[in-house]
Amino acid sequence: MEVNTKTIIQKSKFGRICVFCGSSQGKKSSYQDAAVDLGNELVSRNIDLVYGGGSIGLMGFVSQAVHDGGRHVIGVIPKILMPRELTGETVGEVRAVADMHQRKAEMARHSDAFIALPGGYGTLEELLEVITWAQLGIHDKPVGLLNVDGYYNSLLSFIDKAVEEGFISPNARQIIISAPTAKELVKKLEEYSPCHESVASKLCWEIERIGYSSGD
Ligand SMILES: C/C(=C\CNc1ncnc2c1ncn2[C@@H]1O[C@H](COP(=O)(O)O)[C@@H](O)[C@H]1O)CO
Repeated sequence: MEVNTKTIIQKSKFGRICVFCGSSQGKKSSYQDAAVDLGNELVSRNIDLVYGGGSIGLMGFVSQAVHDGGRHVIGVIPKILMPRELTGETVGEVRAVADMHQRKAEMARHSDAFIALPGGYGTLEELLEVITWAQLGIHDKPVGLLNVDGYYNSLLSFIDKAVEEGFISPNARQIIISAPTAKELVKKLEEYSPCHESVASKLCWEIERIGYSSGD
């Protein structure tokens, strides 16, 4: 897990990117390599990391690479997952939250973009939620899929099928940006501008959220 110290630091419009990824490391070393590459790419662009906390699986590879590269790492962990035997040691800052729902909201609030590396149910759930939030207009932050060795080809085909069958609009299909390498993906995310029509403006959602929590 080495950061390339010769990397030229490039300017980015993102201060922090949230990475969703497997709590397992996958069977191929290319998944772990991709997690380290993504960490190094964030470092090379001066971008901090927000993630699910802990050191298990790909989460450990990406967070360690960003931390080793001298960027800030924020791990957002539900209290119930805090024991080290569940998530492993966390590098950087740990923010404890009440539950999984609050974790996703906190991860989203603190980030300027989202990237999913290969992962399982948890990763898919987090990815689909931020895509849905983008579709509804809750945020307008770019969402990227790091399609390592074609891992997400079948998900992308399924989404294309949903467009063909009339369940996802062609514009909303554009929310997901995918690329096979971290470098290409972050470049595409930098260039992204939303083209889907949202159900309600970000401002309306913000007002609704404030109204909701003040009534708690
Ligand atoms: C269920 C397992 C381990 C639980 N430990 C976790 N620790 C931290 N974060 C987790 C954990 N499990 C899920 N997450 C979140 O979901 C994503 C990973 O889930 P996946 O199912 O492995 O894809 C990750 O982004 C975290 O935010 C035993 O595997």
